[in-house]
Amino acid sequence: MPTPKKGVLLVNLGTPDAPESGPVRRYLREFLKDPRVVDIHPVGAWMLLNLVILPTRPAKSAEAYRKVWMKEGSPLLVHSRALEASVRERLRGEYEVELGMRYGNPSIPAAVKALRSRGVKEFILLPLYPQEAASSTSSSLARAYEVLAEEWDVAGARVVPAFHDHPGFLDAFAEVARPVIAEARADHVLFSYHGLPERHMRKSDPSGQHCLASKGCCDVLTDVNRHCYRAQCFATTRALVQRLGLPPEGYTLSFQSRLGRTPWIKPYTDLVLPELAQRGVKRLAVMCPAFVADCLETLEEVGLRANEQFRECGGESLTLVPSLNSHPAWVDAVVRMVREADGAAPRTPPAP
Ligand SMILES: C=CC1=C(C)c2cc3[nH]c(cc4nc(cc5[nH]c(cc1n2)c(C)c5CCC(=O)O)C(CCC(=O)O)=C4C)c(C)c3C=C
Ligand SMILES: [Fe+2]
Ligand SMILES: [Fe+2]
Repeated sequence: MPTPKKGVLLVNLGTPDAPESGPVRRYLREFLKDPRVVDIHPVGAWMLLNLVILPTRPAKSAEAYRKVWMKEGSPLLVHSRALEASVRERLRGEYEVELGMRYGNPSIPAAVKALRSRGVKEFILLPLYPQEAASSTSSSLARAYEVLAEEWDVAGARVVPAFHDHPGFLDAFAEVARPVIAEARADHVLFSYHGLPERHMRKSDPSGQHCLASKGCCDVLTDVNRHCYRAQCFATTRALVQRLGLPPEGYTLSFQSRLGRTPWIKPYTDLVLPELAQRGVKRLAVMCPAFVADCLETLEEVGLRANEQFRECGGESLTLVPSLNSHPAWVDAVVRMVREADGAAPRTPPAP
């Protein structure tokens, strides 16, 4: 009997099929009905989605998507496909590789079906989120487990852990950023991460005593808060600052992409930008290390909207540092993380 094959499932968040209201509505409906994303009472969630968000947001978001759409499709999908192709090439003969999106296409069920049809019986799941959150990592893993468990021949699954401190991820981001920051002659670097509702942070701290309990609770990563999204963002920033040789006054961390009126984790990117301009920062470089592929949130929210806001406040320029996309150093890191999770390579120690 042939040995069962191993398969790598790369999972990212997902994106609409087209930058038009209909496809964006379908995507937002699937995304925002996920109880790990909108975690309020089901009746309230239904009303919020159907009476507040879906009547207006699809058209507005579609307009934003159109500004960054590529001729091959949505940037998130185009870059994720390019990563998939490069990783597949590198792992040929060792692992089968497929991309599955948590929402939209290519779906996780389609990716699992494709892998199973090629004889895969053991899965390595790689959620493409450096820092872990229930709304991204857990939601993607839960969907993958659910799909894997549908068949009667139960498949094995290993998970590549969150890689916020993985030297391969950090080295790759620093390698991408260095020439961009130099060329922009940036006098300050902003590390802007996707935000989360504060409520999610508190819920993901079972002790109830750590997350957001004190001002500096995310400043160090310890055994108590090692799964805290905000603390992991701080840790990624420290490691990148060290690699880029930035002085303490040469960088700031903030959180973007908030939705709704409840408090999200702070500081907010759109409030930090005017403060930086007021402090005399002229040429700002922005890195978004919560995203491994350029998408609406990097290209439109930062590359276009934050750019305009910063210049209106007196800044000279805002340069978005591209994401990792399918950069060769990132492909190397993904290959390494897969082999480490599978026990086929020694585990790389986390960044100091
Ligand atoms: C980095 C990981 C992400 C987390 C955590 C996350 C949480 C989260 N997001 C929303 C609401 C929206 N996010 C949207 C887009 C979007 N979000 C991520 C990543 C994370 N989200 C990505 C990669 C993207 C880009 C998708 C693309 O097509 O390019 C959107 C859709 C766009 C829009 O209408 O603004 C929404 C809505 C919430 C509420 C949340 C946690 C509670
Ligand atoms: Fe999001
Ligand atoms: Fe925390």
